[in-house]
Amino acid sequence: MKEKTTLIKNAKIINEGKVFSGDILIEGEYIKQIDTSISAKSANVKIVDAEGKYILPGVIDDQVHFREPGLTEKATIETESRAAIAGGITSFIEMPNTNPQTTTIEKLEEKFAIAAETSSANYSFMFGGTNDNLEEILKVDKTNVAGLKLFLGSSTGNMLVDNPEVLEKIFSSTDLLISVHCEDEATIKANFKKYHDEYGDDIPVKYHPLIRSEEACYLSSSKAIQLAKKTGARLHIFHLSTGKETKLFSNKIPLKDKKITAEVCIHHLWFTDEDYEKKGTLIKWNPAVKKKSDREQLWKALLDGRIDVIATDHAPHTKDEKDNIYTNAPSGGPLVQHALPAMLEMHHRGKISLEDVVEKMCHNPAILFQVEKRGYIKEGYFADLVLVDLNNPWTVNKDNILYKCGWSPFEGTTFKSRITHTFLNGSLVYQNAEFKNVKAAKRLTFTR
Ligand SMILES: NC(=O)N[C@@H](CC(=O)O)C(=O)O
Repeated sequence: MKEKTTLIKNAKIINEGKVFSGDILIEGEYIKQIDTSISAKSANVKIVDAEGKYILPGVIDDQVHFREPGLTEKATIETESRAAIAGGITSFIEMPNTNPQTTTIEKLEEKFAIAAETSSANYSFMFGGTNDNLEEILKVDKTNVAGLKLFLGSSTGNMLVDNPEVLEKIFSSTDLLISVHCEDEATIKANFKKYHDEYGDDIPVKYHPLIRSEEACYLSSSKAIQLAKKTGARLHIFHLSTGKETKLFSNKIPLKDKKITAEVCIHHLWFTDEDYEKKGTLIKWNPAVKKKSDREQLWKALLDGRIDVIATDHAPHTKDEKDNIYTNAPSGGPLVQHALPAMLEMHHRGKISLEDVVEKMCHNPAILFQVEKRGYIKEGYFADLVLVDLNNPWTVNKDNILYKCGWSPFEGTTFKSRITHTFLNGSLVYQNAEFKNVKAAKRLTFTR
């Protein structure tokens, strides 16, 4: 059978630090040709006119919680991967704090099976480390998973790794890329007690960043870095939230050679502690959204290369769960549908260039995780492509939110940019707010 062929005409292509006009020919699952002008060689070629639009590689989100198995009242791989596609995220790496936790090969394979059946976006997973599954960790093949996730601070799912000997053993013996959630547990506990003694369970949410404090983040990130340096482990620190932590990272080494890398998330680049008053527990995240000065330093570190990637930490909870007093409201919120529009909004506000959005959300996750043939608009690469209209404003509201939980911290926000088309492995899977009925998603592969 002849391969399906699509020709995208007149797009402004954002790739590898450049924006240029051109056409892209897709044959089967791959990008066949990129040129200033390509003409269709047969009547069977489907033409997509991208005049006036920008095209970028599909976003690779290195940290999402899609809640399956076991927490499906919050979200499923099926619902959230569709929201991701509508948000221009074509590949995701999902976290192990599900129920059961992804801490054995058997549980990991169960997740791969669910994703193979139901995911609309390309997928991989993090294996979960605990205080007592080192043997299982050592059985994991690094070409099969994105990496190993360790919670060095407690959060949703009770996966805290707090045994220092075990931690050192894991760091010194696994060849998996280790991704860590860094917040020092003892510091958090002491801070919590102080506020709890004063307010009981109903602590004002604005104290969240003082409980989950700068010091808690810095202490834990510093310790993880020390351990990585001592053991030679490959360490990736998730969701930096403080200016102080940014000083721990270097921009002197090319990303592909770095042993220690860092991520920042959408919420830490968008919100500040001034937003707690209006948004309350809806913006309660671990680590907490902190001060304006932290946000500014995170932006600076992102743009000067100390922070390597932007991700979402998409972590949905039901609205009922979130509508609770501080102590009972879980941390986390949904983001995959709005992450790229939010960063494009930051572009409109002069915070970041389009080239840098693409570098931090598409190229760098691909380099960092050694994702095979994705993250770039390149001949021979998978055709994961996103078309955006930079001047087509829309407002986030209940009618257009696709998350299973049905709410967003961005509700009421108007974004100037709209994702009009998403191509996944060569298939047009989303166009003008409609999903096409194609099963195109694939398991991510890695060149390790
Ligand atoms: N980020 C969050 O606030 N919550 C995450 C867990 C985590 O990554 O801490 C969740 O799974 O709910």
